[in-house]
Amino acid sequence: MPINPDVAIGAEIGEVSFAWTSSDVLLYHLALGAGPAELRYTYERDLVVLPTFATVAANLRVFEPPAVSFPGIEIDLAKVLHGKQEITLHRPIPTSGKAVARSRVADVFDKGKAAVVVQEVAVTSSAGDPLWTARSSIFARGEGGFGGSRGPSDRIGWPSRAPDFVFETPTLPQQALLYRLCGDRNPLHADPSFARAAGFERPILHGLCTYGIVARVLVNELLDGDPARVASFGAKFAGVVFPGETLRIRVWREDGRLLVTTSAAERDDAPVLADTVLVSTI
Ligand SMILES: CCCCCCC[C@@H](O)CC(=O)SCCNC(=O)CCNC(=O)[C@H](O)C(C)(C)COP(=O)(O)OP(=O)(O)OC[C@H]1O[C@@H](n2cnc3c(N)ncnc32)[C@H](O)[C@@H]1OP(=O)(O)O
Repeated sequence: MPINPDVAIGAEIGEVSFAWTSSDVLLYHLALGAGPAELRYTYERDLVVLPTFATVAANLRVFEPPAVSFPGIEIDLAKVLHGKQEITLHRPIPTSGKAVARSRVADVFDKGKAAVVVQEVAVTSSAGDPLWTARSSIFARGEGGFGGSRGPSDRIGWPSRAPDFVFETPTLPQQALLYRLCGDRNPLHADPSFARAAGFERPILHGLCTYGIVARVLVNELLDGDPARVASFGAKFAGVVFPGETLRIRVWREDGRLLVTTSAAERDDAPVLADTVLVSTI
């Protein structure tokens, strides 16, 4: 059986020690499209680190496609899409460092036509200080029906008024080819025949690249360019992005939070990120 919830739920995935340098941070920011107007992301003097670096830091030296293989879970990579991502920052991410990530399978949901696998990771510095925690869901098409719980069907209440801000930001045709150098070598983002076999007309952008680009725009436009103000950032991947498309980002300020939706401007505003919430410290 590809998914055995009794074995999978709560299973420890293990501990990984990792390190990063300012070159990794610069590469990550370039892979999110940062350029000469954002030297605090792209030049080592006064370098700051976007909080979404948390989603790549442990995988920077990974050169193989990811395997969806955990205790009680074996899933073909071609069936997998990133479903949701959330990070909580316990302190600003330093420009270089060493850390330890401890991961577990937090939950597995049976959506009938699909399975949703929720992973949690807690990252501490080598000195033992908490750096960040993250929660990610993968959506595995065709892997439901194993008899597990359907799980929550939560949706965040959204303001009905027009957005307070709308930003547009381009992605590059080579965005996914650049972003994969940050550690996610899933062929879905590079290989046209793999993408077609997975049901897409061409390679799609990494969900975490879109997520990072949106965080970059929000920090630049609404948090005075200060990534240290991000306390948490979560989003649901609602639809694919094809590299080269323009992201349209709509933002509502609500109860001290930024509520955000993102769509693909050239495809009739097709939703790409939903339920996106950024909580800032001030
Ligand atoms: C360990 C190694 C891991 C490797 C990971 C690999 C990482 C990367 O390389 C892979 C990627 O980056 S893929 C790119 C980013 N992701 C995407 O583009 C996905 C975009 N989303 C979609 O296509 C659809 O929303 C789709 C297909 C996700 C869902 O659409 P539908 O099939 O139409 O679903 P729907 O009928 O609306 O809902 C069915 C039930 O599923 C829940 N759900 C929906 N979207 C979800 C999502 N994004 N995440 C989690 N759960 C989701 C719904 O709530 C519903 O459940 P219920 O009926 O109980 O409410």
